[in-house]
Amino acid sequence: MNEAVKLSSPKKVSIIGSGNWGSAISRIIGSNVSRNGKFDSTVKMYVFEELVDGQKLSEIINTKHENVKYLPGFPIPPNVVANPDVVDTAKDADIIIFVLPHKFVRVTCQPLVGKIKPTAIGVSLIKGFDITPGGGIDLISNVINKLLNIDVAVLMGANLAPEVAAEKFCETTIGCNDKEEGKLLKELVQTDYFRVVVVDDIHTIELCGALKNIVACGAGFVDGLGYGDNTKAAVIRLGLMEMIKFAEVFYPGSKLSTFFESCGVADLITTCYGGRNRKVAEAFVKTGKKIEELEKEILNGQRMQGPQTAEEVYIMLKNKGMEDRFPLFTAVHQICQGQLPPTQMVNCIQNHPEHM
Ligand SMILES: NC(=O)c1ccc[n+]([C@@H]2O[C@H](COP(=O)([O-])OP(=O)(O)OC[C@H]3O[C@@H](n4cnc5c(N)ncnc54)[C@H](O)[C@@H]3O)[C@@H](O)[C@H]2O)c1
Ligand SMILES: O=P(O)(O)OC[C@H](O)CO
Repeated sequence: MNEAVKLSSPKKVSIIGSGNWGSAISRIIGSNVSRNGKFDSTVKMYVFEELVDGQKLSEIINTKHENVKYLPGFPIPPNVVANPDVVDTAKDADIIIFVLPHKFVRVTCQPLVGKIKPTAIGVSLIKGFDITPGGGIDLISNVINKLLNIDVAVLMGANLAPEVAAEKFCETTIGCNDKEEGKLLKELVQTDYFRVVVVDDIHTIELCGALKNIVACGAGFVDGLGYGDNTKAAVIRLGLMEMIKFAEVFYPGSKLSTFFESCGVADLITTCYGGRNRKVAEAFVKTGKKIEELEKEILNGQRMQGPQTAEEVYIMLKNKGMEDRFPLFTAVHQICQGQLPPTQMVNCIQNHPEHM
């Protein structure tokens, strides 16, 4: 077992990231640590500093106890303390929760190299991939593990942040290889409205979390084209088949059963109906504007992960000459880039290899 779990002093928890999901999970963690003696009652939360109406966001969070930009309307417990210094936030932590848009992982983690407890446990809530120098992809938990030399668990599920913040019932999946650490992490985040299942298939959980964002863009495209729920269900099913095939081909040993946890089919469905990726992709078709422009107009600083993830997957598939085996992932990338018209989404699903 990791030394951090063996020690009996209360575990210090830090959160790296304070966007829509970071702020929502801080409500749960802040509330749980104040009622559980296994955890230190103060939670430090790293805030990428910016001015909101002329005031520093970290100061607003520490005085109003609300992230007025990324999760307005929901109080953040006062024992969650915003900090714009990432090293100061993480240096004493026993459990470090990483929750950032995936493009900011390296730049945010780099200053932490050699500055955190070697016994710390990381938990990644981040959905996406990293591009390797050879044109392959790596999982974000591996990137954090290699950079910071700590064990990294994951937490992914059907967890639209605004619904979690509103305490509407949902489930989530924690991936952790150590049973005791898994139990501790479950105690840290489980509530009566946020129910946790712990499994030991970290990589599959993470694959599900990343790949479903590509499928959600496809769902948004067919919504934007005016197709119905049956069409979207086909996109979801064919997307799921590609997700499973992707795990089989590139991550042998992945368990099919993991796709039936909250991180799998459930997250795919909720994102394809209620997520930001779907919403922006629908607007992309209806307005003809660029994705980046719409992301700024619609999401007010929040980020969608689907187009970037589609590009990461496409680069890897192209390098391996395997685009044809994943036509839905490939079409989503090409549509996002303006290389194919959105109407091609329908041709893609009509001619999908699943029907041949
Ligand atoms: N929002 C959700 O419903 C949800 C649910 C589950 C998982 N996730 C995943 O959690 C991760 C984080 O998503 P989120 O919704 O918390 O973020 P978000 O989409 O709200 O992104 C905004 C965050 O990015 C930060 N940021 C902007 N520029 C930065 C920079 N240069 N360096 C560092 N940070 C910068 C902002 O300060 C803000 O905290 C993503 O991988 C996402 O897929 C999100
Ligand atoms: O709003 P999206 O599309 O980024 O999806 C959010 C979450 O990943 C849902 O679990």
